[in-house]
Amino acid sequence: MMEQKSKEEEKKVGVIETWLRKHPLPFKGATRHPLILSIRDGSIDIASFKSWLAQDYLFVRAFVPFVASVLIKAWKESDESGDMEVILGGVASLEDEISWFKREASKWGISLSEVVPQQANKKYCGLLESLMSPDVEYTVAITAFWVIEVVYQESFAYCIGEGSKTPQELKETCERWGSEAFAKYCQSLQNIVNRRLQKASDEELKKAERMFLNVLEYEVDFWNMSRGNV
Ligand SMILES: Cc1ncc(CO)c(N)n1
Repeated sequence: MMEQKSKEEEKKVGVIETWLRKHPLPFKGATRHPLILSIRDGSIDIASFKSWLAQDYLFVRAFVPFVASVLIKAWKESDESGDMEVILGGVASLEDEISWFKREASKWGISLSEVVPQQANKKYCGLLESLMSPDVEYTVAITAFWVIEVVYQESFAYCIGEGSKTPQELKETCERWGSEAFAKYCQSLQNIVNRRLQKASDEELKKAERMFLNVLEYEVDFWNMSRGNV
């Protein structure tokens, strides 16, 4: 009886959960970055926030075609028609996100047309572009997609969680990615990734795990851009 139960539980543990257990520090590095900690404890300097906002606007513009490319891969390669709706929902919400960035930037007096992408941003957008290639498998691309989203979800949810002292004027930003709705969306992506990885070849699994760690590094570099901006 006991043995049966533990086998049953084992089946439910997805590959992503095993990665998170295997690589806790890289994940923590990306989701508990000093910039995020400084938002949460209220010590953030606003120049850093503004720098992040401006750079992230450029990132999100590059993210749109990347998500569209994942949609194409899902249409061609997915074994489940439901994947498309999840990804399409992601594409659709990016329209609202871009409008939000424009409003938020004008609130902070940032002229988005004058923002110059920094090195880490260019590098990250380069990674997105490389993932748009038809040679990159759906499983690897959707893994990257999930990591990119979940880092923001985990980071910003922490800024509005129990005991946070996030300044009022930053709360709306944190809500964007820290909300229950965004968490649910990330969970839907995670379910897709787990399903794909369960069926993946060893080689594809390795590629996806490397991509997971790769994206975490790019996320840390992205946060780092704004940290030194005092
Ligand atoms: C750098 C970065 N990573 C993830 C997200 C989440 O969409 C974002 N907006 N920017």
